[in-house]
Amino acid sequence: MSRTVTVKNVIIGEGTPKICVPIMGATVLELKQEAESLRSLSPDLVEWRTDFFEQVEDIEAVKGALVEIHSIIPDLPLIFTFRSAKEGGQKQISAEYYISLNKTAAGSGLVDIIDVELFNDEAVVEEIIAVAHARDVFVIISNHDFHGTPPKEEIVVRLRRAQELGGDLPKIAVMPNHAGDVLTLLEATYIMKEQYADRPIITMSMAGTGVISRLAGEIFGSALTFGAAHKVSAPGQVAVAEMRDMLSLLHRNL
Ligand SMILES: O=C1C[C@@](O)(C(=O)O)C[C@@H](O)[C@@H]1O
Repeated sequence: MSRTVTVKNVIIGEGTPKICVPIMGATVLELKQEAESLRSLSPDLVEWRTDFFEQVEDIEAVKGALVEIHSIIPDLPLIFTFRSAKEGGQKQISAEYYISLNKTAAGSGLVDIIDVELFNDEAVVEEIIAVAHARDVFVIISNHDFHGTPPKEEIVVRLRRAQELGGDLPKIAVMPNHAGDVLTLLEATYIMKEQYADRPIITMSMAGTGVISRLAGEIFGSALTFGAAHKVSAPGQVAVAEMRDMLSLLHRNL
């Protein structure tokens, strides 16, 4: 595994954390408008949160929307994400459809990274990773806890499991119930950086209390951060321009 992941000239895992902006349109028209409007923000990457798309259960409509999005932002690396309801997303779909959705995205030639949730059957995760890697598509293996923050040992176990499964970018997002939980997330991130840094990881503590974790990735070891254009896809996301300023302030002083 490489310590960096390079997508369309964006080097994740080197220098300041890269800024990813989610698009969450319910229709193709909304998605096109969002894609148009984020071009002026110049994010490093864009994430399509397909669970917000009202036709997500129609594979042809998903393919059509991908073509439209790609035609507006062909130069920006695109992450394809279906976030399940159990991990804070909008919908729940069958395992079979989850596999075919992700395989279709990976095979489309229009996405650079797909997000696969760790807490699926291992066979499901492995099948999707194999298809993605065969098509030179990178894989985020993600986990979300919208209610609390597990102990640091458990956070490390989940990120290591994502590494073992062959994820290119292990990711975890947790909810703090107090500032100590933010320290737990940062400490787990730092343990990964010090002891298991064979590839970039992505971590965040959500909501207002956790904002610091979205900014301090370069110090503690998180390579990518999610910023908001107009709407947030998770609590605690900061506007892209402010985020960029903060990331460069921290970078300049390192
Ligand atoms: O997994 C993540 C991280 C996230 O939940 C956040 O907290 O910024 C936002 C989601 O859109 C993305 O898929």
